[in-house]
Amino acid sequence: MSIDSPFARLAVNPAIEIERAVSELRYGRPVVLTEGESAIAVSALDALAPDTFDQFAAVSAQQHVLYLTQERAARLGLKTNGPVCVPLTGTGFEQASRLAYALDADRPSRFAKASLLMERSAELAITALLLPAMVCTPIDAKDERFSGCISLDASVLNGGGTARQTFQQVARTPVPLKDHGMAEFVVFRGGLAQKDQVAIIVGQPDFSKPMPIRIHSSCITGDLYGSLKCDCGDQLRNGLDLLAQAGGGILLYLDQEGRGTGIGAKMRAYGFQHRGLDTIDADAELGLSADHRRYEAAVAMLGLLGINNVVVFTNNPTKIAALRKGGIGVQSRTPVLGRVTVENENYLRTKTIRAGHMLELDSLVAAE
Ligand SMILES: Nc1nc2c(ncn2[C@@H]2O[C@H](COP(=O)(O)OP(=O)(O)OP(=O)(O)O)[C@@H](O)[C@H]2O)c(=O)[nH]1
Ligand SMILES: [Zn+2]
Repeated sequence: MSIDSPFARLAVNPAIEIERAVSELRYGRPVVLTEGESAIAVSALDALAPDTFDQFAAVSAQQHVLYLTQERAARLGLKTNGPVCVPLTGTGFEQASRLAYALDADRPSRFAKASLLMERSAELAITALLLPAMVCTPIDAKDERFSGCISLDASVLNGGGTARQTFQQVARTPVPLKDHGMAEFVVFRGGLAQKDQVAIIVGQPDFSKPMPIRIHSSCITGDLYGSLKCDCGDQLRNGLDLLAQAGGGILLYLDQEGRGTGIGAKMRAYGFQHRGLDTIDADAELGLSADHRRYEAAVAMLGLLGINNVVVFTNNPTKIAALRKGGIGVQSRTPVLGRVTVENENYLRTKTIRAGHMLELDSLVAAE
């Protein structure tokens, strides 16, 4: 007897399909990506171990390749203006991993332009907080070798756009803060592969006026443990102070550790920074761009709080552009400064020179 379950239709929701694929990748299982007649089976190297890597190689009959982003290809010295794929025939797990992430890896002698499907699979890995080095093999649509693996039409990934903007409020509760009196914590759920995120309302802001806001990306090392490698902890506390001084405002604390790459990637990048690379080059060694953050959550949270005009506390022009793109009016900007230390000076300099943040670093250093 067939049962007409109301849950059956959930399977056609792109967000659920993407979240399932993200989960499969994180657990080291291949995902099949299709587009028209083309299909690839793909695993994220970051989530594989020697045995699962060898299994993929055997099932692919050694016809597998390693997808590398343009950033990684450039660090390897490959002359290309896009992502590449390198044949993996006969290559072991350790060697493939060196090619994907090691600081002093040899330049591969053979490579080709990567396909669009491979590029899409790397987007999926970033959503999964995995490094975008993908083990891929072309397959036939009727190929049984990867049966049992999740299959995703690449067009479903476009459907993720709506999910990234879809949030709901799940709680709104007063919390007394040591330095700022009674605040309100408003929790939002939604997006793609995101933890629940929090807006913190400090003071008694006037909702009829442009709202003072700070958008803060989570930084476990700086916010919680006082790491001297960045200015995040100081900015978090100074940001709350500034909002309180403005008569009240809202801090959006976003699930964007490591500029959207996750704590694992961030700590791997720190390893490279200890060997002399700046933040952007360290991320590029891992195949990452300078910034993977997205701001749909911030726009949606503001919308749900009934806010469409803001005064924003930031030095980061991308945050302002993202708010405006999302239909939020930005009336003005106020800088938020942290302490300049011996340990974070290079981090701040890179932000200013290479990422275009609006910091007058030399005057800050002189003032210390
Ligand atoms: N990948 C990477 N991320 C880092 C590093 N240091 C800090 N971060 C992350 O950078 C982000 C900093 O975010 P924010 O405090 O919002 O700062 P911002 O983008 O500089 O903008 P404003 O502070 O608003 O001017 C957080 O996600 C940190 O986890 C690093 O060395 N590598
Ligand atoms: Zn930080």
